[in-house]
Amino acid sequence: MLAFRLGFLDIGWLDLLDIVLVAVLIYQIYNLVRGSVASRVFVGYLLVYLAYLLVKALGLNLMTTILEYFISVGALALIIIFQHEIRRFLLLIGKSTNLTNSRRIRRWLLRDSTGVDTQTPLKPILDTCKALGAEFSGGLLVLQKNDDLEKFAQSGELIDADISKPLLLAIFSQYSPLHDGAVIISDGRIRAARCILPVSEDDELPPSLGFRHRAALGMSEATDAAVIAVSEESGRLALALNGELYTNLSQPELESRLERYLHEPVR
Ligand SMILES: Nc1ncnc2c1ncn2[C@@H]1O[C@H](COP(=O)(O)OP(=O)(O)OP(=O)(O)O)[C@@H](O)[C@H]1O
Repeated sequence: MLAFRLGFLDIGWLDLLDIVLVAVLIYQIYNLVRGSVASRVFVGYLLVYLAYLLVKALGLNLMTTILEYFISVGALALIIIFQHEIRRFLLLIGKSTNLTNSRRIRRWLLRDSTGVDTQTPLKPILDTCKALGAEFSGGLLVLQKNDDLEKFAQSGELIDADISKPLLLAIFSQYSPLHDGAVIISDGRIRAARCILPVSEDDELPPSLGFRHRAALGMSEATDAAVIAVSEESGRLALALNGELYTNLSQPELESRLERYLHEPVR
């Protein structure tokens, strides 16, 4: 069906839909690679593709063949160059469409009538962060939301204990053999300590933030867990949610962000 005519071009509704979808796709890819070295490669590849379309339209056969060859080899190269971005993109899709996650259903069943998850007591966790920050002890705490964290818990020492401030402080004490790595909290219990988290590759992270913060961000990119990092260097609190790192948080800010995030209705 014809939508309108642009000079010699007949443009149908399906063409318009096609253009909108391609624009959305390019915008999403741009968002994903923005700020990274890959963004320059992406723009370069796009320019070569535009040049290819131009020489093809002009009927320059030799140039078209060369650029065609370049683009087909380039597609393979792009997969290699963009492997982290592709992984992030697929994780994002996987995270938002994980309908088979049985924990999501369990969570839904455990919710009270107000829709609030009553499982994880935040007070001892927040008190622990405050105490750790005050004494410049590092801390990394992963609070499960819906995604299964068992794989990450298995990378450390399994504990399965009630959440309490003394126990969390004992774990993160510099004399404790469990203080390195992250504590994972799930189903209202301390599930494991000394856990290894995936590290974010984000180039935009300030260089002052080291691996503790990268691990917090990486975990929030890979899962929907809320991750608190307490800096050993500055005593400051940071929170990673859905691939975003919020730094220099005050205690009330941390509390309200956590409350809002963990207790928001399951979609
Ligand atoms: N992948 C990881 N998984 C879990 N914990 C990690 C990981 N990487 C680093 N850590 C923790 O972070 C600590 C090192 O922190 P580092 O000093 O590099 O980070 P930072 O972000 O600068 O934090 P700080 O402000 O506390 O110094 C390690 O001792 C370890 O406990």
